[in-house]
Amino acid sequence: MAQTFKILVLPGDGIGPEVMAEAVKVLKAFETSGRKFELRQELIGGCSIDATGKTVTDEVKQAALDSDAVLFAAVGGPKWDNQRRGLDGPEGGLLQLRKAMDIYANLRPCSSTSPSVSIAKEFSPFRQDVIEGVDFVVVRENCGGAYFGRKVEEETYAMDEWGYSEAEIQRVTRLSAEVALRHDPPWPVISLDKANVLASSRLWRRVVDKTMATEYPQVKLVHQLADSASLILATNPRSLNGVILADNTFGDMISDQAGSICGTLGVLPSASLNGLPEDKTLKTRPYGLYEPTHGSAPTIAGQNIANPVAMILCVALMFRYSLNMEAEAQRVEDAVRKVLDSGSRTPDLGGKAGTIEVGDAIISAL
Ligand SMILES: NC(=O)C1=CN([C@@H]2O[C@H](COP(=O)(O)OP(=O)(O)OC[C@H]3O[C@@H](n4cnc5c(N)ncnc54)[C@H](O)[C@@H]3O)[C@@H](O)[C@H]2O)C=CC1
Ligand SMILES: CC(C)CC(=O)C(=O)O
Ligand SMILES: [Mg+2]
Repeated sequence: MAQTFKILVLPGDGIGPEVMAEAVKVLKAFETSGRKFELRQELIGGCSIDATGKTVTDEVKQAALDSDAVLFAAVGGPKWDNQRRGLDGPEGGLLQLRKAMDIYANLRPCSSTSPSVSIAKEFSPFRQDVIEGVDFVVVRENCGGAYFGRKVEEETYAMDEWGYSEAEIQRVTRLSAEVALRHDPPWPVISLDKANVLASSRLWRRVVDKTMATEYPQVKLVHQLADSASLILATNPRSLNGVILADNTFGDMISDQAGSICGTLGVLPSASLNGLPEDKTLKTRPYGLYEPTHGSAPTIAGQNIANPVAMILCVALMFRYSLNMEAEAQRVEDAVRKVLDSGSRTPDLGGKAGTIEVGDAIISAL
């Protein structure tokens, strides 16, 4: 009997459906007589608010928990901007889903050995000698901090609670150390915070220190204030090579900034996980939701010009972290590299190719 993987597909809003269509085509190219993908497509974000009144329904959350992996594109857009109310707005649908799946670590790789960053050689606004050899992965805490804290939203005052518990910091620290240990020699962990001003950052620093010293003494730990980390990323990004561990807010910001190394956000994928495949302490198999670093890019939606590469590379990450298909993950990455090198690129990379054309080229190059 064929092995069947259940994949929940959430295209969302804006360019989401366009880039997701290409990712699904790539995924289907990996079906064989021995392997099938059972796809279930559902609504999330603005389109779900329009259809159901809710940004994500309980049924969709349950479908995510019942799937082997989730492919998510992007949510939000000007149509729903006046409905942005914490967890009930379009972006809140994604936050609710992250919480429901407890996918507390968001891995956002930016490596000059990956196809996305290798294209930077031609397209990056940075000088070659600055970006040569850049190799880091942001491990962003994904289920806590300011995005999930209590909110006060009044006419003339607003507040977001930015809190972390010891346990929340410990688990993402451990996962970042495990990512560091996947490399030989182990990568350093560079932890970002604002311990000079934020109480939550002071707890963050204490817990990271203790967890690393007691459980991962073999991994080098560096603390870096988050604001100067932004400067370093723009001046000497190689010195951040390693695992960049950051809370939800700082991790969101530094990983978008990583897009500047490639000159576009359209090529950076990410994996949101509640554990690595080798983690033996999990009670269930690890949950994985695979989402580009970018958003719904409403100004370019519906024109067949969005770059599908980030979403397609999410399929590779899904193969790697959720489906135990490392060889196939590499085939996707190699095909993306070949296509980008061949010059078939969307306008964000200075090219003239359309979304569909790039997707088709990647399938031909598999
Ligand atoms: N995970 C998610 O669903 C996210 C959703 N958003 C939402 O997306 C909407 C737009 O937010 P922005 O701040 O403009 O961020 P964005 O990431 O959508 O766009 C930033 C810039 O990158 C470009 N871009 C992004 N993805 C691209 C792609 N695949 N190909 C070519 N160019 C691409 C856009 O055209 C824009 O110039 C907002 O409603 C925001 O809340 C933003 C970030 C994450
Ligand atoms: C909930 C998302 C819109 C936040 C974000 O920008 C991201 O996760 O990249
Ligand atoms: Mg973001």
